[in-house]
Formats: sequence, structure tokens, C-alpha cells
Amino acid sequence: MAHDYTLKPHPTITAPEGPLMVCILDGFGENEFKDEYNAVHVANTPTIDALRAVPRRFRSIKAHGTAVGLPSDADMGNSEVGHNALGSGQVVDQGARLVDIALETGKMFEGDGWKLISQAFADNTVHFIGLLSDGGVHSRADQLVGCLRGAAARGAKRLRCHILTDGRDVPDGSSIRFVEELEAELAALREKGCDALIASGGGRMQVTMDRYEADWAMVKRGWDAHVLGKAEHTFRDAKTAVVTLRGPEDAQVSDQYLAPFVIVDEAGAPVGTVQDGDAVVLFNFRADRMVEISKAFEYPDFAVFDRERVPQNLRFVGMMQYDGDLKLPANFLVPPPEILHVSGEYLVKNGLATFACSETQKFGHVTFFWNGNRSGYLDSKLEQYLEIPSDKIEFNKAPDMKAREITAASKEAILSGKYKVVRVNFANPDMVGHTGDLAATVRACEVVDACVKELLEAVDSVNGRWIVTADHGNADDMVQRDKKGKPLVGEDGKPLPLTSHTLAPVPIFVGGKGLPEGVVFRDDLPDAGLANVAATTFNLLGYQGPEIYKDSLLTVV
Ligand SMILES: O=C(O)[C@H](O)COP(=O)(O)O
Ligand SMILES: [Mn+2]
Ligand SMILES: [Mn+2]
Repeated sequence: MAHDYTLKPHPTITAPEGPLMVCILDGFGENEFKDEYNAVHVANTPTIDALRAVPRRFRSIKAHGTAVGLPSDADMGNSEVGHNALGSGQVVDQGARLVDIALETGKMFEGDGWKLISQAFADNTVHFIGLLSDGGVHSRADQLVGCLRGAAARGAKRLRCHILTDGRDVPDGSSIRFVEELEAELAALREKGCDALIASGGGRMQVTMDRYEADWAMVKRGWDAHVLGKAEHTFRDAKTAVVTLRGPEDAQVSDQYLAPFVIVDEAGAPVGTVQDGDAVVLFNFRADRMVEISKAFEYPDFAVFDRERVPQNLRFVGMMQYDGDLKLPANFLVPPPEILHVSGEYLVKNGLATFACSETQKFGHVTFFWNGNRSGYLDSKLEQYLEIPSDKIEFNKAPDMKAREITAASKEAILSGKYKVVRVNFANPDMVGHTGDLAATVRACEVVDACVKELLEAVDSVNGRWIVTADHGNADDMVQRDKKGKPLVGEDGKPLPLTSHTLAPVPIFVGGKGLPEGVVFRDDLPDAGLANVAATTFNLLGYQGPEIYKDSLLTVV
């Protein structure tokens, strides 16, 4: 039976005169540590502070772990799962969890994707390309190991790993440990007669893992290193590669930004180029940073850069299918989560027009992830998505990013009278937070606060309403801590920067001149999370939340 998308009017909250603005401050958590390392706390944010002071229109909600479909509550949130939950009003098992289940049950090894790569076990090489860490955002090293062992046990003769060093979802410098652990695993496989080696690599923000077409040159560097075996730097082993490329202690390059490298044999020949008939597994489960490299492998008429040599009869799979609309890649090891009946579908099926805007780095977050991993418009007549091109530099060098441009465009949309919903994502607290640069991240939060002010004023001027919230923490803690929360210092006595997201909940604020006074947060949902936001938006639009959604956070007193 077709799903019924009819929205029922809310019994007491009427529709607003102006639009509803839904504003996501990416990486802006509500952290219990309110000290000098909490950029959200340190920053001068008069607008957000004023919102925090309004009784029962500010609270925090969960943005990590099982509340967003991740395997455990030790998993920090991230943009993919966060925007999925925000946009769909539901909690679904996410990629990390689905791959765990597929490995635990052995289903992984029975699927069509596995059957495809197993054709290369006897006479060809199986390549694994992906992010090597235990960050759990894009990939997990233990899942890579599960696949390697699974392949070796099922007769794969030759395995090659192409590793992208992290330092973004995990502490900088940890790449050395992850390489050591993988080398030990590969040595154990070699003991058992499987020829298993690391073949190439590079930092995730330099090589292969570009997203939303922000910088295709990254993908070309990856293709050259992984497939062609070409890079400026060659080494005999990966640990030496990583240690050398990180450079001297006083001028270290972070794991995220390591140059591409290729591992070579005694004669200087690459140990693992991709050849005709080989299998290639992209072992990341998350989509955004795997789409471009997937296209390079899969599209016969790919023309973004010169691939020079395209391996024929390749058995190419993703850990998941990264884009269900593009069917990319065609073959995959684990089916991705199915996220149905997202809020955008309810909006368009009820004739409510939406404007969504962010800059490149978060554009897919506020569209593709928001819409349950669907590309393009749900309804091009009722929706307008605007992407402001992001800078191509390290974001601590320009922490304002494109916040002003996003604000100007969103303000215009709010004032235009054309839209019922205006959805905005500000990338700054997250993208600058990932650099580990505290001062720049404070600045990022301040810029965003000023932009929010402008948007709230615009909403008020047309009697609209707003929700301001975030998708997960990041800027709210910029230092690594011990179990008791005490900041850790390095050998040089300096605090150890935290580049990753945090486990913190996120704030949520509602308001606007067009919001009747009695509409406030209920106090009986202490465990509410990001998935409770979608029904809340429908209430603010004058409708009841869809029955299949998590409860709205609102009540009328
Ligand atoms: O891809 C990234 O930049 C990080 O791994 C996660 O950040 P995001 O989830 O906020 O995009
Ligand atoms: Mn995010
Ligand atoms: Mn992030």
C-alpha cells in the first residue's frame, strides 16, 4: 500500500504567517566541560546566549551513539547519521552497525558483492582502499581486518591495502599505531601463506577522500597512487612512509594532510598497482567521501581527470552502495540503511516549499543526508537547493568560511515569501574544529552567532518561527582529556588538540515572533535525540508529527 503522506493539522498550534527556519550549526555541541578548551563556551556568542536564557525554549538532545543508530554509546555522532536523523525523524541502524552485523553473522561472505570479489581470489589481487582508523565515522580498522581475514580464509592469494591516514576522527599522530596494527595483521596472514601487504596511501584530506566535488585533484592523487602506483614519495614500508611524511617534531604535518605515497619493492617497483581482473573493495561505509573515487573506478566514460590506465574486468565493490539513486557503486558488500518517508517527502507531498542552503563542504549534508541519502530534488518545483562554493584551503586559515554568503542567500529566501521552510547549515564550528585550532574555532563560533542573529531578525520581520540546533559536537571540546576530563598535554607541555567530534549532546532552541507564547519544550522526554526534531518542525508548521516519527519535543501550556 502506498504510504499516506497527509499531514494532520495540529490541534492547537496554527500555521505561522512567515516561514520556519531550521538552522544547523554543524559541530556545535553542548558540552559539560565549560573551560578554556570549549570554543562554544569561550566564544562571544550574544545571540545564542540570549536564546539559552529563554525558559523552556532551550534544551539539549542526544546526538551520538544508539540515539542516531550507531553501534554503541561510545560512538560519537557525525554529520551523516546526524542529518539522517534530523531529516527523517527516525532512528535506523547505520552503516557502522550494519557492517558489524554482516561480519558477525557471516552474511557479508554470502552476498553478491563478496561473490564478485571472490572471482579474483585465485589468480588476481584483492585491493582494499579506505580510511585506516577506529573513528567509526567513515570506516573501522577492525572491519577491514574482518574482511582481510575473511578473504584469506576463503582462498584469496594476494591482498593489498591502500590506506588513508586519519587524524580527524581520531587524534593526530595515531596513524602510526594503526599502521603498526595493520602490519601485524598482514604479517599474520603472510604466515598463513597469503601474500598481504600495504601498497599505497596518504592523508585523508590530501588523497582520495574529497567530497561533494570540492577538490577532484585529491581523487586524482589517490588514483595515481593506488591504481597506477605513482607518487612523488616511495617507501619500502608504510610505517616509514607515515613517520617520514609527518616530518620533524617541530614542524609536523598532521595525519590528515600526509602526501600520497607508494610502497615499492627492492627493485623500486610498486608492490600493488591495480591490474586487469583484480578486485577492489572500498572499505568505508560512509558515502560522502567515497562517491568521487567510486565514479573514477566505475564510470567507463569518466572524464574529470585522465586515469591514464583503466584496469579492465575489475571486480569493484563498495562496503556499501554509496548512492542509491545513482546505483553507485553497482556492487557492494552490505546493503545500506533504508531511510523511508523523510520529512522532505511530507513537505513536498503537502505542497510546502523548501529552500536549503549551505556551502560545498556541507551541501550534501543538508540535502542528500537530510533526505535519507537521496540525491537531487524530491520535487524540483517545490524545492530550491543552493550551494555556495567552499574555499579550498585549510579552514582555520579562513574560519569565517562562507557563513556570510550563506546568510545573505538564506535571508533573501526568508524574506521572499516563496518558502514555508528555509533550511541552513553553517559548516564553521565543525570544519574549523577539525583542524584542532582553538583560536580559529572560537572565531568560527562567533561568526556563526552573528549570522544566526541576522537570520533570526529576518524571520521575526516576517512573523516566522525558528529551530536552531546542531548535528553533533565538535567545537565544544578542543582538547584530548583523560577519563576524568583533565586535559592531556604532550611531551612539549602543550595541550593535545582534539580534532574529532565529541560525544556531547547538542542544544536546540525554538522561537520567533510568530510562535505563540504557550509553545514550549515538554519536560518528559529526557532522552530525546536528533530524531525528535523532525516532528517538532511539523508542529512549528502547524501540523502533527507523522505517526512513524519520534515524538515532537513541544507541548502547549
Ligand atoms: O568527513 C569528515 O570531515 C569527518 O570525518 C566527519 O565530519 P562530518 O561528519 O561533520 O562531516
Ligand atoms: Mn556535522
Ligand atoms: Mn565533522
